Amino acid sequence: MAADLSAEEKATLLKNNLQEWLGWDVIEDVLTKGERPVSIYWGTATTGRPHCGYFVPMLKVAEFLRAGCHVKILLADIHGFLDNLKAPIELVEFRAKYYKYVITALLRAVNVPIDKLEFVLGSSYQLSKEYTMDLFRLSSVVTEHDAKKAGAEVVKQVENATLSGLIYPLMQSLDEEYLKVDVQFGGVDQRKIFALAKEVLPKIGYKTRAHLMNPMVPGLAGGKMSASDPDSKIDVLDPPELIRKKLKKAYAAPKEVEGNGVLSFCEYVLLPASALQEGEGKFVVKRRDAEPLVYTNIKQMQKDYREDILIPQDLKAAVTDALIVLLESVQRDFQASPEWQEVEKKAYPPAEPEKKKKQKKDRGSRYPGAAKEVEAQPDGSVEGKTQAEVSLDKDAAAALEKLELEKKAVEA
Ligand SMILES: N[C@@H](Cc1ccc(O)cc1)C(=O)O
Repeated sequence: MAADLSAEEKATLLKNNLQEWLGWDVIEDVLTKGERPVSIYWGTATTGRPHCGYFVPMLKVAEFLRAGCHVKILLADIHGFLDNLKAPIELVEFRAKYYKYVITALLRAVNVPIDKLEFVLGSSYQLSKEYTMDLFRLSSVVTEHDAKKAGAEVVKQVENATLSGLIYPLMQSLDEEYLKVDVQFGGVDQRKIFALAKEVLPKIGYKTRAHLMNPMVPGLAGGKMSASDPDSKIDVLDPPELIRKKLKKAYAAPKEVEGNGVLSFCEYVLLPASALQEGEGKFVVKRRDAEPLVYTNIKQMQKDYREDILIPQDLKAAVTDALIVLLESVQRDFQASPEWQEVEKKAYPPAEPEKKKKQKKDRGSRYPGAAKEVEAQPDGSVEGKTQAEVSLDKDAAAALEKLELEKKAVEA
C-alpha cells in the first residue's frame, strides 16, 4: 500500500492532524532519498489504565504505518516508575504488559496491520551499562533548571519534588538515540522535553531527531478530564451501558465547536479510522425525523454543528454507537485472552478489599488517630492526596502483597 505513495503523499499523511513539527528536514531527507523507511517512536509511561483517548495517538500511528514508516512503541515502564514513585517496579511492568494488550487491540479495532509495529519495553535497554553512562553524561551537560523546565507539563508537579522528575526528561531524550529512530512523536504537552532532546543530544555526540506533535484533544466524556470523577474517562473495557451513561454527560454545548470533545473524537478518531477502511472517511449521523447526515470531513461537521443542523443529541448518539462498536472489538479480544485477563488483575488489582481490611484493623487499633488516617474526603482524596494517588497507593500495596505471596508460593 505504502509502496505506491510518493514522497510527497507520505509527507502529507505524516503531517495530517498534527499541531506542530520540529526538524522536518530530518524526515524530508529520508523521504527524498527513499532508501529506507522513516522510523518513528511513540512512548507511553505505563501508569493508569489506558482509556479511549489512546485512540488518538493510535490513529496517528496508523497513518505512520500507512505512509510506510517503521513504528516503535515504547512501553516506558521506568518512566512510569519515575513519575509514580509509590508504584513498585513489578507493578509498572505488569502495566506495561497490559498496555501492550490494549494498544494491540485498539489498532486491531481500526483494522491496522501491525506487522511493521515493534513494541519495546523501556527497562529492556535503559538499565544497560551504556545507557546508564550516557544518562550520567547527559546529567553533566543539562542544568537542573533546564531539566525541571523540560518536565513541567509532563512530570507530576508536587511539593518537595524528588530527583526522579529531573531524570525523566533526560531519559526521554536519550531514548531517541537508543531506539535508533529519525522521529519522536507525542502530544504537544511533550514539546519542552522534545526541545531539550534537540538541544542536548548533540552535546554528547548524538544527532538531533525530528519531532511530530499531536494537539491535546479534549476528553470524550465530561468537561475536563478529572481523576476524582471516574465518569470523565471512558475505559476501553467499559460495558456499553456505562459508555452510554458517560457519553450522556459529555460536554457538547449546542453550536459550540471549541473544546467539544465529542466533535474532536470524530475529527481525530472516527473519521481517520473510517478513512483507513474505505479510502475516504465517512461518518453517518442518523436523525429522528430527517434524512441521515453523511460526513466525509470535519470541516463540514463543524459547519453544520455551528449552524445547529447537526445537534448535540444526534451527534452524541452516533458517536456512542460508533464507540461501542470499536470497543466491542477490543473487549472481544480481552474475553478471548486468559493471559490478558490475568495481566489485568495483576496490573490493576481491585482496591476495595484492601480498604476494608485496613479499616477493620484500624478499628481495633490502640491508637485513636489511626482510624482517621484512612478516612477519605467526599472527592476521594485522603490527607491531601488525590483519589487517583490514593488508589494508586492501594493498587501498589495490593499488588506488592500479591507478588510477595506469589514469590513465597514459588519458593515453597
Ligand atoms: N512522556 C511520555 C512518556 C514517554 C516516556 C519515555 C519516552 O522516551 C517517550 C515518552 C508521557 O507523557 O506519557
